[in-house]
Amino acid sequence: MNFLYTILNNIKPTDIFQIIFLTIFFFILHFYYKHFTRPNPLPGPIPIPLIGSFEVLKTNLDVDDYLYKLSKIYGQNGIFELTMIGIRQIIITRAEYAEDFIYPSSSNQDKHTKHIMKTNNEGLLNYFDLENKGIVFNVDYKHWNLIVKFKLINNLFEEMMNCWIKLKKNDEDVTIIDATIWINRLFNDFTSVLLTGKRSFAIEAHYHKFKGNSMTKEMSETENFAECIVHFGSDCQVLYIPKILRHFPIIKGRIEEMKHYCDIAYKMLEEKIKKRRKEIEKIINCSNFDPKKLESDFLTSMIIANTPYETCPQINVDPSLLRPMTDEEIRGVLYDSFLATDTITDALCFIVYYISKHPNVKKKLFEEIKTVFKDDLARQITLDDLNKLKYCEAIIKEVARIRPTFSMVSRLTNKPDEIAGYKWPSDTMFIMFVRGINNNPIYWKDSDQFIPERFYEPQENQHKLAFSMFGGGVRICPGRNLAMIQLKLFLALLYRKVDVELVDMKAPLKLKTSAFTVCENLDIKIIHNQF
Ligand code: HEM
Repeated sequence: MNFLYTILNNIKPTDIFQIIFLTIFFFILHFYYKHFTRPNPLPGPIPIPLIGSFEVLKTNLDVDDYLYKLSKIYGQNGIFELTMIGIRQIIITRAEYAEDFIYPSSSNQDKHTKHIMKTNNEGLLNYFDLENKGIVFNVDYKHWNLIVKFKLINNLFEEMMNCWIKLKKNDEDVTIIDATIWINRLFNDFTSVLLTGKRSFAIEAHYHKFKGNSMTKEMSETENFAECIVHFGSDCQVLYIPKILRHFPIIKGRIEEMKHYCDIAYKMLEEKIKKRRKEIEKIINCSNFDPKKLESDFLTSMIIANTPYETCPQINVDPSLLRPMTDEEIRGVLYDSFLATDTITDALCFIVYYISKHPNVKKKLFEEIKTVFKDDLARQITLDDLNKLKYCEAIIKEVARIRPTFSMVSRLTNKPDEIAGYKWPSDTMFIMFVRGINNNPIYWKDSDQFIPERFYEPQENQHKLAFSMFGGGVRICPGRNLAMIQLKLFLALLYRKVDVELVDMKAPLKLKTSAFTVCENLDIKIIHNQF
């Protein structure tokens, strides 16, 4: 202690700069020593200490475009590396290599837990209270498992089939709209019914805001909530910024703004959960309690799960997971599901854009719609109709191939493994770069051409990850069936009623990639009474 005291006493103010300089010097030296002695050096840009690459700090950076550019320079062999936000990431652009970490190996006895987590928690996940609450950002295997076992999508799918007829149709004559906002509000409303059994009235709220009408408190809250979700989706790479950078002026503002939006959205969801708990308690405490009186929506199912009132108890579940979910966990799942409205919106904007740019494709789509709905273009759409819309499905897949909304599917190795022919330690971050694989001429003829018909052809010899819209393995998107139905349903509803044109045919898509690629704005012209 005395020794330390003497040193500290002898330090002059001018020495402080030298100490700081030396600390930084040794930090940088250590960083590059580790970099140049890393296992399996791969091609890729030389990283900058702490952040990896200045590019990722740019607010207007499209990470997807950046990766696509890098994959052309460094990814010829299907694998390269990039240090992003301080973490070395191995970027995979070959389906065969992605398979090594996306799918569990059949011979591996730990096959269910192999590389199951998507990221570590070295960023700000706990600051945003996301590390073990919902599904998407969950970094805790047991929590993630508890929530996923909930058969999220099966329930949502069932409920959606009863609810989609409630979709509101726009009956104005000719309208110019920003598709990103209106589609988002439509699916916010829709998702709200699926999840809570009650509409959010997001379409109505936005309509009043758009017209400058006075809004009720509920409307303002709904619109505010939808905006919070959109903001989160468009800037969620903030979650992965290393903790140490949190107080840097350019970054701090972004983090605080994001936290503010999150807090508003969390508060609204928590209020809904508390209200529903009270409603359920009232029904249960009723002298002639009948379980059928409990709503069958997803929120109620989550609240009564693993309680004596659960109607479909889980089977084959680790007993330690058989406990009721907390409000925060339920809020996490609701939040994830509302976030998915952004993905649906972006995917639909890309689809509408590509259809508008390819009149021959639009013509074929109209023909298919006419064949399926014959002369009754106003009747309710059935699941059978959706199954017949094969060309519509091919368009959706071709757009997802050429311009995926989810380009980066990550996995963090939880033990040493051999991937792409290299031996890797645990805690290595792998990214399946979906756009690179989907557009790779090795797998797709005329890979840069928009040809929906290619999805008619049998793809028996095609690698299963040569096209991946929804990821793969155990963490594959649980909303994929619902998403496909929602996309087809929307396209059928839209194109059987109206024609759609881009306001500016020459303008490229306005994109921004955070964790997924967001369409920032898409002005379209709705032309009514086409048929
Ligand atoms: C066009 C629409 C959609 C696309 C393109 C999409 C795509 C994806 C992708 C690529 C992943 C990552 C999978 C992986 O890591 O292997 C994912 C995860 C996820 N998706 Fe979707 N998704 C869509 C719609 C939905 C919907 C409608 C829901 C639910 C309501 C949903 C809920 C989720 C959840 C909860 C996860 C996280 C799963 C986990 O981490 O375990 N998604 N999605």
